[in-house]
Amino acid sequence: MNIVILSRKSSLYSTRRLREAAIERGHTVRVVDYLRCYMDITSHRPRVLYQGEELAPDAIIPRIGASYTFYGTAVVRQFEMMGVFTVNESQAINRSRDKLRSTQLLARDGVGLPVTGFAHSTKDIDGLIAIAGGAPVVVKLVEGTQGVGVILAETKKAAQAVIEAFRGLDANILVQEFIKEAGGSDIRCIVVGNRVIATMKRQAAPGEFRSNLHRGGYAEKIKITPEERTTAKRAAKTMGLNVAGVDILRSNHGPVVMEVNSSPGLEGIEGATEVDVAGKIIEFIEQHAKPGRQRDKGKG
Ligand SMILES: Nc1ncnc2c1ncn2[C@@H]1O[C@H](COP(=O)(O)OP(=O)(O)OP(=O)(O)O)[C@@H](O)[C@H]1O
Ligand SMILES: [Mg+2]
Ligand SMILES: [Mg+2]
Repeated sequence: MNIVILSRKSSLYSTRRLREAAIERGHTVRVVDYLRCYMDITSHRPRVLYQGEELAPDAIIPRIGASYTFYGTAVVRQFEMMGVFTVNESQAINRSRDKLRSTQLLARDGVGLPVTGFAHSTKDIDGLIAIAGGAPVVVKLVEGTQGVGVILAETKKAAQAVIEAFRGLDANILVQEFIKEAGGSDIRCIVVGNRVIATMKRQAAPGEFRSNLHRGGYAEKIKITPEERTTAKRAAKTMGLNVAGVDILRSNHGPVVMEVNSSPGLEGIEGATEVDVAGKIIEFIEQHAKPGRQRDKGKG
């Protein structure tokens, strides 16, 4: 099969591993910087061009960075218009980048979540804090990543001040129940298709409640419960993601989903679990892409 990996840099660990895994399985693979893709969008024959050349792969693997969601998903959507199989669809990627929208959809489908509130006006701060069960609460930027804009407010006063400051900057924030019993750890589940293929526990650095590896957390392999497995699969399905990194906290009201990532990093999880995650993603493509069907228009 002819596979294109949409990624800014071929030297990134995840990109490198996906490329290797595709080659190992006998595919033709190419890493393409999606910011350098341009498109013929109105013609009867939609096209994506890269350095003057038309791209017509059988499948794409989108690895769209959070800061380039708008353009990156436009490129993915264009491939969908051409009928090219994509590991994750543009709509699902967009959905996953918005914590508010994701939380609403997950709640509708009965996925366990930390109690979460959202408001526009600073006049409603007290009501908002009350929804989250009072201090301590976690205040979160709707579009944050790598733990930036995730703040633990220990007291009501601190929560009020943080919320006011963010709203003063016109930032959209969620206010969430603090899952103290998680003890600064969370569980990353990698879902591919309808299966959880790898799971790791991430523990925050001492004195830190955010378990992100970028913030000095460490990872180890972990076994999850059947309930956690069901939660991870359901979350990925609700988001419409074929490949997802589902982050779960162990709360005293059961597993709760923190967020669902559409381009989960492979380095931490492959290192901690020794599972060939990249290989599983390529296998998924082999099972689901239909080569030579480029002219059927996708759902987009
Ligand atoms: N309500 C909460 N209770 C306890 N811990 C929390 C809560 N919300 C977030 N955390 C901790 O903070 C970390 C970062 O939060 P979150 O994943 O929501 O932010 P992010 O910036 O989107 O991170 P990512 O880089 O994973 O996308 C979580 O992995 C978790 O360890
Ligand atoms: Mg995130
Ligand atoms: Mg996270």
